[in-house]
Amino acid sequence: MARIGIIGSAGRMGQALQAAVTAAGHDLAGGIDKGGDVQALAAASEVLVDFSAPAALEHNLDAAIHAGIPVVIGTTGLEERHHWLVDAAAVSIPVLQTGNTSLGVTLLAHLVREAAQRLGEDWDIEIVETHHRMKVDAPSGTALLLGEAAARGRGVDLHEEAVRGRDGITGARKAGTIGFASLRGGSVAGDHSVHFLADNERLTFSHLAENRGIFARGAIRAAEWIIGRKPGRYAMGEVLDL
Ligand SMILES: NC(=O)C1=CN([C@@H]2O[C@H](COP(=O)(O)OP(=O)(O)OC[C@H]3O[C@@H](n4cnc5c(N)ncnc54)[C@H](OP(=O)(O)O)[C@@H]3O)[C@@H](O)[C@H]2O)C=CC1
Ligand SMILES: O=C(O)C1=N[C@H](C(=O)O)C[C@H](O)C1
Repeated sequence: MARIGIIGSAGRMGQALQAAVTAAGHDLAGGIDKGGDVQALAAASEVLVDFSAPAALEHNLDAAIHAGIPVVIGTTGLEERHHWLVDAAAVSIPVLQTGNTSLGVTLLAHLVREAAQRLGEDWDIEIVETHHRMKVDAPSGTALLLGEAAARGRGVDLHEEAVRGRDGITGARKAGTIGFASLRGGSVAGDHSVHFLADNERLTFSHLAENRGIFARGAIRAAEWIIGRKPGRYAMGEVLDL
């Protein structure tokens, strides 16, 4: 049994997490939202799970470092500077950051990396994601994670190859790029498709999330796994032994 503190506890994911913590037989150390005392929450917790907002990341990491406890970060919309903060925190404490905590997407990322490695550059890669109307960031953290997997498979840098949306006279598709498209509407929990498109054939990998329970259960698994680890930056693949 672990004492789990939730950052963003009243949000959509925070509520799903509270249910998952109880269902898994863990103790809810507490939960905070904007304006809450993250230092006090960290002091009462064995592990923090953060599904809040990028603006909260630095304080949350500082609180975890101060308390000497691990943290699982599921917040998306992170920029390069946030990833530097995660890297810096991981020198002192165990940190797991991921755009998607579900088993299905974690496996999908492995399959996409493998496919990108085996299929040559004459297979264009396009990633399409659909989310509920309240989502504030695009492309989704998962789409970027899948793009990163594809880029790694190809041995290229995603920052150099990503095309994040198209509009107007864009010109023909540039070879080797990885495209992203985002749809927003309704109550969709999170759909992702990675399309590999060649001349006369197409291969598509898709993951459809039917509710937030899958993310919450994955985050609890990550929280259980990270307690007692040495400082470092970890990913979901390690939790699921993939
Ligand atoms: N990695 C994964 O598997 C998944 C990641 N996510 C990501 O998790 C995040 C949250 O998603 P969702 O629950 O739908 O969003 P919500 O907007 O429903 O919830 C966000 C919560 O975070 C709180 N919050 C905002 N700023 C702070 C702060 N500075 N300190 C503490 N709490 C804060 C909000 O409080 P208040 O209302 O008071 O502002 C709110 O309760 C998003 O980035 C989303 O993309 C979502 C699902 C799965
Ligand atoms: O905001 C969401 O809802 C989700 N966010 C994550 C993302 O950005 O990929 C994970 C999931 O798709 C739901």
